[in-house]
Amino acid sequence: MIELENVGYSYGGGELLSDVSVRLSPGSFHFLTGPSGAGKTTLMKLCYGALQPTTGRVRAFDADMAGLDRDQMALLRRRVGVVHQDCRFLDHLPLTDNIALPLIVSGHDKEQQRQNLDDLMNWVGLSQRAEALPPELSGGERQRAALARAVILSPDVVLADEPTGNIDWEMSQRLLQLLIELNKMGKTVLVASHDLALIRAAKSQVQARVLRIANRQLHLAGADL
Ligand SMILES: Nc1ncnc2c1ncn2[C@@H]1O[C@H](COP(=O)(O)OP(=O)(O)OP(=O)(O)O)[C@@H](O)[C@H]1O
Repeated sequence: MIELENVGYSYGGGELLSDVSVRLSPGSFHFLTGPSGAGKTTLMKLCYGALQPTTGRVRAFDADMAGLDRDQMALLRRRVGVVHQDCRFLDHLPLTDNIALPLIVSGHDKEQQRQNLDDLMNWVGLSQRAEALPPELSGGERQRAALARAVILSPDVVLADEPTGNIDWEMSQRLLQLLIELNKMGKTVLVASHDLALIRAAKSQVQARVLRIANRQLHLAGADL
């Protein structure tokens, strides 16, 4: 589904990723871990075409991303839902409008928008918060809203960057359950996380592979995690 082949990524500060190869096959669940600054966000950006590799190639849905034109890239982006580390809401718009933005931008009609939105708000447990402004939300509510926005176009792949970064254990568990549910629906899921306790909790519930970035390279973590 998404495949990195011998990918390297360098910027002015030097080489961040070197010879990274990984395949996120359809329906798989992966965690991505590693120290702060190791390149987890960068690797995710390479997966959805926000960054281009310096060497190697990234394939998504059987196409080499380097060969995609703007329209093809826009289509690809719809198939990959991203939960950004900082959530990125428009603070002056109610939550429901923030979550609906991808639907509006992609031209879904009003009735379809309303139905999808109601279902999704219910699924993430935010129906009562539809009219709240983003700054009024708790950390856990923000993360669930960001997840709802990421999946509103029914993507095949969900990439979540530290989705439980600033929330307590109970709320992290709730978010994890949503990610597991998405995976059980057949979606490919990649979650970047520092939280080893969360990863261990997940591994008892879902078949997940744990990838670790260390010294610019990607390693498959063993059972000792
Ligand atoms: N194009 C770029 N220009 C400048 N710096 C970059 C660029 N790409 C990555 N970096 C730097 O590389 C490092 C890795 O960033 P990245 O956000 O991918 O790490 P991370 O593992 O997600 O970190 P964290 O766990 O703290 O979120 C950071 O220090 C970042 O500033």
